[in-house]
Amino acid sequence: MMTHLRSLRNINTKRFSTTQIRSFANEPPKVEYDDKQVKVNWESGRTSSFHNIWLRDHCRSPHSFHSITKQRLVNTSLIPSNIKPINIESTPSGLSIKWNDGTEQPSSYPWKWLYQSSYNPKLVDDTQLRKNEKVLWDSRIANNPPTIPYEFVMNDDKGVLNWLSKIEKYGIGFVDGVTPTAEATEELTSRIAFIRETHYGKFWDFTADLKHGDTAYTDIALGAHTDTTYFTDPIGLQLFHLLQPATSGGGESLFVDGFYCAQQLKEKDINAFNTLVNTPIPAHSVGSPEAIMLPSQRSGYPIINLDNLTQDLLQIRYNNDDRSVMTNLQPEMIEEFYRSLKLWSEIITDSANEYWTPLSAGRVVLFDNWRVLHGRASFKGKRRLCGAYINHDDYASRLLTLKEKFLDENLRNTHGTLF
Ligand SMILES: C[N+](C)(C)CCCC[C@H](N)C(=O)O
Ligand SMILES: O=C(O)CCC(=O)C(=O)O
Repeated sequence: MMTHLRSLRNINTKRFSTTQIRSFANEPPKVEYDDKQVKVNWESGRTSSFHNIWLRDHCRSPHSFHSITKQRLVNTSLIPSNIKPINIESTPSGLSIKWNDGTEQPSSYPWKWLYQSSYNPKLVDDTQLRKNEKVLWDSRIANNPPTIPYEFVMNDDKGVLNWLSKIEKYGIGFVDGVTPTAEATEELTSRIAFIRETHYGKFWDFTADLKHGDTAYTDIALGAHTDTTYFTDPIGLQLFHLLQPATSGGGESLFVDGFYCAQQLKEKDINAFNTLVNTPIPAHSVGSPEAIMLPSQRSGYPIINLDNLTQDLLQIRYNNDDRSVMTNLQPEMIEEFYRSLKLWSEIITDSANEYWTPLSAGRVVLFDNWRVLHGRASFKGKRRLCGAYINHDDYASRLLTLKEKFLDENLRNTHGTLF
């Protein structure tokens, strides 16, 4: 079994146990209210306080919330600032409030929803909506790379769930036994989500012919990088199928776990880590006359990007070749930036962190371009690679919907009512 190095942290969120829901039906919580807020005294002895205006704004009744589209119908800006209950009732199914704002019907709040929505205090960690436990890896992943059979993915949505769960956990997943054609590869890609078309086209099938003004379309070596650092929203998943290995040798593929490398940098040199978290990097793709790709924030985005709320690793954006002229570094930061960049480069090019593998016809790789860096060795002769990009949100949505479909409520790690 592959050596599991370490999880970022055990981020299996505290799941809401359904047993607590049933007990509400038997003995609804006691509630109190005043001109400003409602207080719910849960059976566990904990209490939650909700501002009246927050409750009116989040009313779940049909007059204020569309039960199918999950969209708000109430016009928040018209809720009077002195909104307060005229009457409040703690019923077996939930909390019912009649407001002083002239709304005919009361507002209703199912107990499970109210508990999961508690913000004062927070009772459920809903920040991990799209995340499950992540397992960091290094070169030892070669002992047992996450792999799944082609037929399972093609013929069963559980196979797609299994594949995307590997992407969520490891950031990378292989499919073996794939029919070695571009058509079959494109069909496999569509099992995940629709393809993200870019200035390189939709489903790409390329050789070293400089068809596009990018060194990917040459035979030179490419160091570990993530793609599309020049996009405001870098592509999410990247799929490769090497239909024709280089006829005169070389062209092996490289993968590196950028999250593990970022963690190593943080442990090794917190100042360098913080520099790469706080320094925006400009990038461009301007090698073809038909495209001038620049990020909307021209100063660019940092190499290491963290979740604003949890400070968890969210996205690695690193491509040394595509980095533009840096005119926005404070002069006193220049040397610190290059020092930090060098440390980062030493870690991602440490052979202990590199997973080199010779892709081949029939073996498809899918990886999270927001986490896993990729590269390739130089090669000689003819080499043909096909593949595609998928938006990160479309991948995450496909995974969430498959979890909803197949996983027990307590295993989904989603908080489906928090829309
Ligand atoms: C994958 N495909 C060959 C279509 C495009 C490769 C783009 C490479 C570019 N330097 C970047 O890092 O985004
Ligand atoms: O040719 C390859 O194996 C990968 C090329 C590459 O790095 C890219 O397309 O971003």
